[in-house]
Amino acid sequence: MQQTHTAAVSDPIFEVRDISVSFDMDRGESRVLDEVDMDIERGEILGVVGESGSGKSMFASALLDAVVDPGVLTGDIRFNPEDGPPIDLLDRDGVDIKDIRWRQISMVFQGAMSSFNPTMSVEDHFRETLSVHDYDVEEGMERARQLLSDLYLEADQVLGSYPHELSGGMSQRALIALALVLEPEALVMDEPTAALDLLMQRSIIELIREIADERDLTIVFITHDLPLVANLADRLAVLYAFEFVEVGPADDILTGAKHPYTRALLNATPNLDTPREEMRPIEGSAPDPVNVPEGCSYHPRCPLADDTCLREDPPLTDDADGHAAACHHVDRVPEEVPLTLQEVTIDE
Ligand SMILES: Nc1ncnc2c1ncn2[C@@H]1O[C@H](COP(=O)(O)OP(=O)(O)OP(=O)(O)O)[C@@H](O)[C@H]1O
Repeated sequence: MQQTHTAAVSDPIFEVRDISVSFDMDRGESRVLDEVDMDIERGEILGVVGESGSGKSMFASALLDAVVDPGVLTGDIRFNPEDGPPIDLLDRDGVDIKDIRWRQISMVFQGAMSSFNPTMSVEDHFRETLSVHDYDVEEGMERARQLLSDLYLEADQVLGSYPHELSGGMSQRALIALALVLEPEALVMDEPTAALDLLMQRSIIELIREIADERDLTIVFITHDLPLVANLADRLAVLYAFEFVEVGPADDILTGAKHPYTRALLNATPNLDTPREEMRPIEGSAPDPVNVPEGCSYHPRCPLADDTCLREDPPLTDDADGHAAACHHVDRVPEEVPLTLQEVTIDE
């Protein structure tokens, strides 16, 4: 199990403990999230980053107990609402997760088009969501208009449209408004801007920041695009091979990453304003979930790997500032894996 790192979290809205997701494959058990712990602070934006196939979507789905069949999710996730008692999200006998989704924890996926029903107007989506959850529909529609205009959309025009009549950026913003119309406390966003051009991505990121600040919303923002999330997140959590290998305040990670993998990710990014197209790939390949290397799973790609790394899985060890890294050689990393990033721009 990973070590719990709580120094940066004083009021956790999520307490994730020992969660795993596995698929039973012909080739063997495929464990695509491996005994993961994570505390998420109320009101923070947590950026979860990692390469394709590292388990990011599995972590997002786990937070809503929405891992698709035949994946098996185990462990504990405690959700602490602002008012009311804690909820054990994975207690399938005691908790109706459908009641919690949308109302308390909402989600936005990549590609709004597949989330909207093409035969319904945008307004119908809002009305249906409100009425299915027993909300006052007219009051909710007022909130919908406000949310749409906060997202710089012309509310009446968007509500009167069918999804295919909206551009990609408009429909993605409409989906964010829909995810927020029941006033959830937490929003899980899985690559919410991936299909959009860079300019639209940036503008949506700024809107997400504004909305989060205004509404005291907790956001878990999942992406493979480190530059995109760098200026948005309060904390970053880096996934490698189905485990978190580094977690900490975003500024600390961007300027002083402790894990060789995070440093490789940063070095693949010439500067944090560089479009994704210009990012260089990291050498080596991501592990196959059926054959994750023994010891530290990053050792086949790591310049510091030695016998200990081949044998022992390093714990995620916290410092006093809540910056944790899972590496046997944290002390040697700054010198031996230098950061080549030209310029780190951190918005205040
Ligand atoms: N239905 C499934 N059956 C078996 N394995 C699966 C299934 N769905 C996903 N996986 C595997 O789970 C692992 C983690 O997938 P996940 O979608 O969480 O990765 P990700 O980091 O979100 O990647 P991406 O950025 O490409 O979406 C991958 O190795 C993937 O092949």
